[in-house]
Amino acid sequence: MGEVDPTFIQQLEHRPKLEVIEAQGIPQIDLSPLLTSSPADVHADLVAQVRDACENWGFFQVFNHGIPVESRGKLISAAKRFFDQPMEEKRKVRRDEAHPLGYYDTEHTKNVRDWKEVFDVTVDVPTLMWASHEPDDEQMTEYLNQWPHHPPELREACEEYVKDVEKLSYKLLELIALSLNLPANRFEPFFSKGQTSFIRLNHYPPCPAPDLALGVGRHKDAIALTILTQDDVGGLEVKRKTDGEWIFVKPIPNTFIINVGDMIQVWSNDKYESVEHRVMVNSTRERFSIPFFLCPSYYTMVEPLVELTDEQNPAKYDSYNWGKFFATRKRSNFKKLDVENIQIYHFKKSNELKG
Ligand SMILES: O=C(O)CCC(=O)C(=O)O
Ligand SMILES: [Fe+2]
Repeated sequence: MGEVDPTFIQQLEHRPKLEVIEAQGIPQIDLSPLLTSSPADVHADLVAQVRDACENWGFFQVFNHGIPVESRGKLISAAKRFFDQPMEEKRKVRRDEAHPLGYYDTEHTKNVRDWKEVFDVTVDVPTLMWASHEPDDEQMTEYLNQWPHHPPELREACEEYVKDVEKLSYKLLELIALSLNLPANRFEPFFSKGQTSFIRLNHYPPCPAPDLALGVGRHKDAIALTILTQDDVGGLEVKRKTDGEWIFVKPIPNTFIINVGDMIQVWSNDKYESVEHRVMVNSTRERFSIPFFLCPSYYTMVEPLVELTDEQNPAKYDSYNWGKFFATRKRSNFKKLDVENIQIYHFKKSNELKG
């Protein structure tokens, strides 16, 4: 494979740099106090570390998180066996409008194709969602997972991993609530009656033109919180808030990478920002990563929390419905609309600077 299809080629200003800047600064947080007590009882120091990381980076890494290393290892091996199969096998569980979960290899980020293939798995089965993006259409649909015959262990590996990571995600959400001076359980009602969280198995094959293409183009995660595990290859870059420089996130064994998503940005009324990131590819080694996207129930109205707004700091966003937002995103994936995807800044109040 020498030539790269033009649909993968990034515009000049978005191409990866050749020199890599390593992220000395992305905070590393020790979660061991959580192993013995709940977030509400933990030391203020842990909450302060989370606050600093959310304010300054929007990203942090956690260790001593309590998730057995085997659970991730098993899932990455199963993912490798799945993606190693011929395309005709993978296409049997291909995602389409009727089955929005499963295998997919033509995702576009900002209208440029990503050098990756993915397999999406929903957490709650079935997951309740709006059937359409139309604001007045109240029809519902149920998302179910599509499991391949091969490898047979993929389903169990996913289910086991999800159970562990889901627990971790709620603990982190409690810490984030405390760091905003809110009660630990402040976000719970958005998730307790039918979350729409999902995991994605990402496979980035070696790319003959890593200077022109990206595994995932620059983007922010639209969800509440992302808990990411990656193998030892590396490729994730985070846009540093202080100077806009792309910073390489060096893989550290047995840690998770956490990032604040767009919904936390809105709930916190911009106190915490969802930060842009992207994925570089390379010409020799394939890479695997697995994000867990924590998402609330489909009917959740997302808006700045009243406790975090007042006359001096009025709400910066109009409220939006999470399920309709999600359905609009899905629609633009399937229809490959040649316009920008729906974004939270479309809901910025008109007296706020957009963008
Ligand atoms: O592969 C990675 O490191 C990150 C992937 C990512 O940002 C995403 O899937 O949203
Ligand atoms: Fe992402």
